[in-house]
Amino acid sequence: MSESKRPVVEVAAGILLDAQNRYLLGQRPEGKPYAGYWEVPGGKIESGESVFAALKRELQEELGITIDSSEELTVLEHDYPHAYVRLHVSIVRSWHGTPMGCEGQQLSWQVLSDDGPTVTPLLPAAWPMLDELKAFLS
Ligand SMILES: Nc1nc2c([nH]c(=O)n2[C@H]2C[C@H](O)[C@@H](COP(=O)(O)OP(=O)(O)OP(=O)(O)O)O2)c(=O)[nH]1
Repeated sequence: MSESKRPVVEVAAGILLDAQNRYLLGQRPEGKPYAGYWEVPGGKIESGESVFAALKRELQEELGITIDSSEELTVLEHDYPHAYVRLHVSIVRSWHGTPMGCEGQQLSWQVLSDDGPTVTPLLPAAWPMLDELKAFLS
């Protein structure tokens, strides 16, 4: 299949921000592409699902929290060997429950810094999200 005809995998990712503007990263569990890499929580949008509905479902499944609202931050595309992904990135500032690694994944709250997160490696497409977040908060 030529590059231009690769199917696009639509993904909803949510940057949880706490009262100190720290953001949450999760580590991808075994069995997924890029297992062990850190990412912004989220996952694939199902057919017919809105970005918000997908984000709400994924954050419930992965973190055990319920979100009521989100703000769109940006849309980014990334061409991986395993898939061409389009990431719909939202900011989430309020939720019910305490985020937990419901799929056995580690979580880490991070202070936004020019040096990047203290946990590594980060998924390649998560870097531009953090740049957008910096610009959004500055
Ligand atoms: N959640 C998330 N996904 C990201 C980020 N950056 C990035 O390139 N991706 C890519 C990796 C994957 O190809 C895709 C997300 O798919 P996923 O495998 O996590 O989705 P899912 O939980 O629905 O997976 P599954 O049910 O098929 O196992 O987006 C990120 O920061 N967060």
